[in-house]
Amino acid sequence: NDTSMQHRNLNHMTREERFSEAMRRTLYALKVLLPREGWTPVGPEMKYLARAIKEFTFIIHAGVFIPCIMSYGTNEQIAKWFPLAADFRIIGTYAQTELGHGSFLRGLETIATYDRANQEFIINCPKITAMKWWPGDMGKSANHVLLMAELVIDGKKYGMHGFMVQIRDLTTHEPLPGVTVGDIGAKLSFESVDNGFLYLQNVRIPRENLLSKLSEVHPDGTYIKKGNQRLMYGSMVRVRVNLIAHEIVMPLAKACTIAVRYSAVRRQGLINPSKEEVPVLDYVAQQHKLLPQVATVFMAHFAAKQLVKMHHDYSLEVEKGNTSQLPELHALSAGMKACLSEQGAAGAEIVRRACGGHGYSCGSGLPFIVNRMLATCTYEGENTVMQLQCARYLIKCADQAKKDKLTGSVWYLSDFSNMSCTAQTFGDLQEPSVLVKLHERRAKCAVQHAGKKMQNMVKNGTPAHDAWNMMATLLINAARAHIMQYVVGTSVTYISELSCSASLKKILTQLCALYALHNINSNCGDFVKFGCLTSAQCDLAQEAEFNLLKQLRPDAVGIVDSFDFTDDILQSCLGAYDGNVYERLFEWAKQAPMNKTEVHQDSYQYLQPYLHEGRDVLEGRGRNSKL
Ligand SMILES: CCCCCCCC/C=C\CCCCCCCCC/C=C/C(=O)SCCNC(=O)CCNC(=O)[C@H](O)C(C)(C)COP(=O)(O)OP(=O)(O)OC[C@H]1O[C@@H](n2cnc3c(N)ncnc32)[C@H](O)[C@@H]1OP(=O)(O)O
Ligand SMILES: Cc1cc2nc3c(=O)[nH]c(=O)nc-3n(C[C@H](O)[C@H](O)[C@H](O)COP(=O)(O)OP(=O)(O)OC[C@H]3O[C@@H](n4cnc5c(N)ncnc54)[C@H](O)[C@@H]3O)c2cc1C
Repeated sequence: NDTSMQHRNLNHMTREERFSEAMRRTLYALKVLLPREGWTPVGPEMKYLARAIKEFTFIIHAGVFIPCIMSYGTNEQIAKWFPLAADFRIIGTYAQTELGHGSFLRGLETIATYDRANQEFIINCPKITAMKWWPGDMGKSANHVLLMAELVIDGKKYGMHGFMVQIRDLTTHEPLPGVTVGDIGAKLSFESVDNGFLYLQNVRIPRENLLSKLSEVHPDGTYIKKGNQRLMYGSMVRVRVNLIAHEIVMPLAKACTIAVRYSAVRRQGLINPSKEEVPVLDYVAQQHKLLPQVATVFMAHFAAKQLVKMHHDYSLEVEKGNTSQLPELHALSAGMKACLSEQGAAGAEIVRRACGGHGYSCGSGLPFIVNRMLATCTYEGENTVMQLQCARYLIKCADQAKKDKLTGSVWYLSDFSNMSCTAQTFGDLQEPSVLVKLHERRAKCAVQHAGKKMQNMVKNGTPAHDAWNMMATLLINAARAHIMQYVVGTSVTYISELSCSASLKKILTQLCALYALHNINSNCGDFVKFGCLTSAQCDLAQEAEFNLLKQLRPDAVGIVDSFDFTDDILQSCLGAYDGNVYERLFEWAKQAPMNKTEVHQDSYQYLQPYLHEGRDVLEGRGRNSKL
């Protein structure tokens, strides 16, 4: 109810207005609301903030920079920088990606050279490709960066390390000497975020600014390694785990809410020629577009909860010095982020397109969501690179499964029981246990297939790295299959253990089966190729999916209402709770800056002469136009 928090009409703002508005709202939320009596950073208020986040800024500060201080800093460094960052007295970002490198971290070119005489690091971007490029909040907001740079001591390189670097004056906010910083310009989305560039030339920082939880440099330049160096990649694992809920599940849920509500209101065409126009949601084709995406919201949510729990348990183990779960967590988080962002971004576009012309209007709220979700396929690990990281782990596990009984998310790779499917009816294929088994078998076969192909190539004299490169598409498919079996398996388990009403459990079970069957029907080539299903059973799988669409149709609006988004959060003329689509669209359009005058003077100056000439022609005066 606080009007300071209510979204302005963002679509009618310039990029700079949106940047300023996001800054205003974010700081108001954090500096006024959160400290306010009764506002707690958990429960309904945090739930609201997480949903209102779409036009917040400082997300990298809060979601990456601060957690990195905790992950990479010593206790003294945490004690120094955490309070400043938590209270927004310093604003930071995570500066890793460069103009020339993002995925291949060993190729990063920014250098931090230790100056023993002064006990300082000298930071340099030796060439234009070394310039930091993309970090969020860096262009105009941040006054510090957590800079990821190659540590060099006496000419020897020690790999990527994290350094705290101040880039702007804390009073004037001007860039410090040696710092060239700015915004990288207009992007496909994230209009309110100042993703920036940062060119550092001979910037000096104290030795104490090397975040030293995992390694340190003594005053005399001695380098000490203190832990598993792969923990240096830990912040990326954490963000991949966290962003699934915030940047994939939440936006897809919003898009589905808008599209399903609109489809229940929009009447277009006839099914029975003797009846009246139908809501487009009555078309099975429309249900086939929308309802599997609604199911994806729930399944991704359940799987993400399991991954967050796994990351939490792993973090407790790391504190005890046990990093044994890191390889599996890295593979799973990389694979989940890649596969669910791929599915989510595609799903948001499917439901946008299902809203016809009004889905192309910014007044629907859908283009904003689609464009924002597209970024999830690139940031925090480009999807192809992440899927190959996941596949690398799966191939290793498949080799190990030949001699050991595996556990965890790859246990099925050492399951050699008979996994043939005996389904005779479409009802059999709606059974959760059958769907789980089918996904496990498909994943196991996909991993083994990719591995076998590479082994054969190597046996025939192809270098292993070339075999890997040539089979990359099969490896990516194996990663997708692994994640799909993980999502289906964890969701079935989660729903079975959920204490809720029978009617709710029935709906969730139907949604889970719909998600699994839609995945089978979208990838039936694999399921037949690997002998998981016969061609006849594939027909049953399609029948099973259509049957679920019919069963879920009556509850479609109720299901998306359960996501509980306010109209202010949705920012959609099509998805507002009252369903007054046309009145809202008209009011929204009238507010467009283009309509602040009846005649648009700027363009009229070009049009006017022709308008007069046209009148002359009509009245027989002026030159004979060929028109
Ligand atoms: C203010 C508002 C208030 C509201 C509150 C807000 C709070 C919000 C909270 C959370 C929200 C979160 C959502 C955030 C919004 C999104 C913002 C977007 C921000 C985007 C940031 C970025 O993009 S940061 C940059 C990301 N960049 C990358 O991910 C780079 C990807 N590349 C790599 O990771 C590496 O280059 C790669 C792994 C590909 C290769 O590395 P390399 O060293 O070459 O290793 P390789 O030889 O392949 O493998 C060696 C070995 O290492 C293992 N390994 C690799 N990576 C990891 C890892 N991460 N962890 C563990 N182990 C790893 C790998 O498996 C190999 O192991 P072996 O097989 O040899 O055993
Ligand atoms: C909205 C947004 C916000 C961002 N925020 C931040 C931030 O806050 N901090 C930060 O440090 N970075 C940030 N980034 C940068 C982001 O992390 C990188 O864009 C990402 O890691 C991809 O790297 P790249 O852009 O260099 O693409 P590249 O790695 O150059 O990839 C280009 C293409 O090559 C392919 N490719 C690359 N390597 C391989 C391989 N080994 N095998 C097969 N194909 C390959 C990729 O699949 C891709 O198709 C952000 C990016 C975006 C879009």
